[in-house]
Amino acid sequence: MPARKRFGQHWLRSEAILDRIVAAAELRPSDRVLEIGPGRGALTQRLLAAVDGLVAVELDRDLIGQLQQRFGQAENFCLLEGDILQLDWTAAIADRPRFANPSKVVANIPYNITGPILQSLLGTIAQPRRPAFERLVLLVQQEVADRLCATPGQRAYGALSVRVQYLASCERVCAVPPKSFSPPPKVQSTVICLKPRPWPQVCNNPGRLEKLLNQGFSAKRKMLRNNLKSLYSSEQIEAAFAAHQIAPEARAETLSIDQWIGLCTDLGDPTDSAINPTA
Ligand SMILES: C[S@@+](CC[C@H](N)C(=O)[O-])C[C@H]1O[C@@H](n2cnc3c(N)ncnc32)[C@H](O)[C@@H]1O
Repeated sequence: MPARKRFGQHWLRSEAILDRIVAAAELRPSDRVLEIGPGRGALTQRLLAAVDGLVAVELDRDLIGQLQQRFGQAENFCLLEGDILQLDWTAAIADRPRFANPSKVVANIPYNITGPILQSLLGTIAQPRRPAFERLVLLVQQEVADRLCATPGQRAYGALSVRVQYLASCERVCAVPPKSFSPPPKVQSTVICLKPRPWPQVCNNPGRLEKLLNQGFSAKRKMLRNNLKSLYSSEQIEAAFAAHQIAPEARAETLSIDQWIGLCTDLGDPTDSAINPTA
């Protein structure tokens, strides 16, 4: 059956890359793992050999029969048909203890829905996913990996870097050239390892931090203080910048997560009187 573009299907055929993905997951025999998009089962086969329970969610109905035929006899395999973004897969396995609450995600995901998948696996700053996964080993587009792993001031560093790095550490595992897939994608790829941060909250007001980030990154390449002017007075911004060693002309793309958290605490909630003191 030919690969379907609309499902982002690119079958991984490099044994070496499959080995790197599995090694990065540091699987233990007692692990329960979630795989998104098992496809024709190249990764699935390796995962099944290494863990106690594997839940695989596949959207393409035509692959379900093949996967069931190939792995259906394995007691540690649970295949769910559906869209990972729509299906309540936790509810679907809640009464199957062998599969419930997987602690790791290992997947070669469809690139066209990377953002929503990350959000569903990590949650948001205001609402992190709990319990958090122990680690996520994902094959993503290189450009996305660059953004997820970037540090302040690097070209790729932006709102996505801050949002994800607030929730998880992110490391590159290896580069994956197009020839490692069939059919080859048009882009370079990278295996990454995300480790969600177990601490409950470091920011005392995550909802406000979300708003601050939205506003701070609203106009790209502009000075941050200009982006924040609609929320805070110049005096408030100057004082908070000084307290966190942020240069007056700094852009949002140069602030560390700690500086964002510091700003969020110091600036407090925006008030009309702060923006327009005579009102
Ligand atoms: C890049 S392929 C990876 C296939 C296989 N894991 C491999 O490495 O060869 C992405 C897989 O995700 C499946 N898929 C696409 N959208 C999906 C969704 N919303 N939910 C679950 N699976 C999806 C595709 O059908 C395909 O099997």
